[in-house]
Amino acid sequence: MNCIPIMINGLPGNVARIMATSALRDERFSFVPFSLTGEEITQGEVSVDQTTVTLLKPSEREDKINDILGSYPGFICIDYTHPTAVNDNAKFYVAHKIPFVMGTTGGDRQDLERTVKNGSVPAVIAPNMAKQIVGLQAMLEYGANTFPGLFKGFSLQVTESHQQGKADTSGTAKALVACFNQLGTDFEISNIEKIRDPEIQKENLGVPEEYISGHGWHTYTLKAPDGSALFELKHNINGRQIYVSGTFDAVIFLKSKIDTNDFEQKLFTMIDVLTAGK
Ligand SMILES: NC(=O)C1=CN([C@@H]2O[C@H](COP(=O)(O)OP(=O)(O)OC[C@H]3O[C@@H](n4cnc5c(N)ncnc54)[C@H](OP(=O)(O)O)[C@@H]3O)[C@@H](O)[C@H]2O)C=CC1
Ligand SMILES: O=C(O)C1=N[C@H](C(=O)O)C[C@H](O)C1
Repeated sequence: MNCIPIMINGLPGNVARIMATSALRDERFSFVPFSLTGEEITQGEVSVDQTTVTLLKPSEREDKINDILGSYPGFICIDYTHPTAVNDNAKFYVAHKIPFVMGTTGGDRQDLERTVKNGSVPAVIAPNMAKQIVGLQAMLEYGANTFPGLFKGFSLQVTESHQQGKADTSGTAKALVACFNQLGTDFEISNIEKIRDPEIQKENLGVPEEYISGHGWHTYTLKAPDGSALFELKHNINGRQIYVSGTFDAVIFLKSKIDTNDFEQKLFTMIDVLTAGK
């Protein structure tokens, strides 16, 4: 099999670094040594293992991208950048006909979907690439579509704990709340309780010390109006390695769409990727 060239955007950020380290060790991919970064980043390069990666700020990328496309034809982008970058980055990919996997959360998600649908290249967009969480999401979506209103009258409480630097409310929590609301709860996204205080994370939740700087612990609690029933869904992820395998599956999924010239549908989720691979 020919290696798939991938460009991982968001270095020197945390998730992009794990993706880059894993990609460099994965024979299915060849690594494009450039990464879109933030305007404020002062360094011009970063090292990932032994590989030097040139960082491209938003103000520099337009001048460089055609040369990169010439040197690494057919590459696919993986985006783990910043919620404020989501929409501009997606427009950049579409304008340059670069298929992409958007793991970054936040931004204007409707605008993001519109950008892909109006473009000519496929993209996988998902707030969570951990396949087990995607499976859980698919089960909830099935429940919501099959038994709408099942939890009507129940109250919902949602807490999500992440590393202190996380800029936005969890995109995963927002996606799951949409399912719970279809199941009958009446819950506003603004009521998601964000926990970012390391002391509370350690003392109250029990997040292990070594994962305070990288974790995603979510709890969804449904209570019957008379207090007679309680349901709880919990997914606690330590570290970030779990997101790699799903992200790489999404790249392979896109590559198969490209190879078969199957561009009828352009916008895909991780549920589509999981379903295709089952
Ligand atoms: N879908 C999924 O499964 C998962 C999604 N995520 C999401 O991925 C995103 C990144 O998370 P994480 O790595 O922890 O965040 P970090 O803050 O560690 O990294 C983000 C990086 O992106 C850079 N950046 C800022 N603006 C731009 C831009 N315009 N173009 C390119 N890069 C830019 C940042 O630079 P600077 O520091 O200067 O701002 C930083 O280096 C978040 O939205 C997070 O929610 C995380 C885990 C799993
Ligand atoms: O920022 C993170 O770390 C994560 N972000 C995603 C989200 O917003 O849901 C996925 C996961 O929770 C980790």
